[in-house]
Amino acid sequence: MKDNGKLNKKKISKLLRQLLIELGENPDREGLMGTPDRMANMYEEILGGYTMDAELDVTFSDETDVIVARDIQFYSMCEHHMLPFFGKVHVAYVPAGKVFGVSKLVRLVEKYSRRLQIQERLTKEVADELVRMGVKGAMVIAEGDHLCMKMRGVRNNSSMLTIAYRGVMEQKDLREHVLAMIRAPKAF
Ligand SMILES: Nc1nc2c(ncn2[C@@H]2O[C@H](COP(=O)(O)OP(=O)(O)OP(=O)(O)O)[C@@H](O)[C@H]2O)c(=O)[nH]1
Ligand SMILES: [Zn+2]
Repeated sequence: MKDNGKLNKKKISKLLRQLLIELGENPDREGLMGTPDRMANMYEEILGGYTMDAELDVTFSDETDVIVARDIQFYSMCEHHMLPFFGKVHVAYVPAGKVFGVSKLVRLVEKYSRRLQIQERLTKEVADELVRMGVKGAMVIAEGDHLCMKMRGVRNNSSMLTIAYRGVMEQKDLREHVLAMIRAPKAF
């Protein structure tokens, strides 16, 4: 990555072409001809979280007790194998007099998932950013399927659950309240 956070796609494409050769492929055959360029574009998209503008800047005045954005889908890349892990995140917070635009919570999850990650850090980073924005408490729960564990290695179908809670969410009854909200059936 360059200093300005932009990927050098020409260089990445060249390296991917070399990788195809090392893997015993012919990068000039029809199906692979555009693959290095396509992959460079893909990396720009799926690792775009580092440069994402995901400021929690749209706020509204409100006295709500606790807010939960549930079932936010995410796609991330495991930093050990550079294979995808993906699933759902629930983001809950106790506002300090102001609430965030709900789409900004989705952007926040994208900011920390669209990079080389581990699930525990993704979960913590989302919670910590909410704390930096002045909330009274935050709880983030993620469930992810890791392809590095499914299609290679142990080849097991287990999923991974991670949780981070901060501030007033340390209170057990509040956490249980949020978990009940997450488990509640959809209204419609
Ligand atoms: N805690 C945690 N571990 C992860 C995550 N993504 C991948 N891993 C694990 O990272 C570990 C890397 O272990 P290594 O022993 O260095 O790699 P490896 O030889 O390919 O390991 P195996 O996957 O067991 O074949 C593996 O156990 C992965 O399952 C994640 O988000 N969180
Ligand atoms: Zn992995």
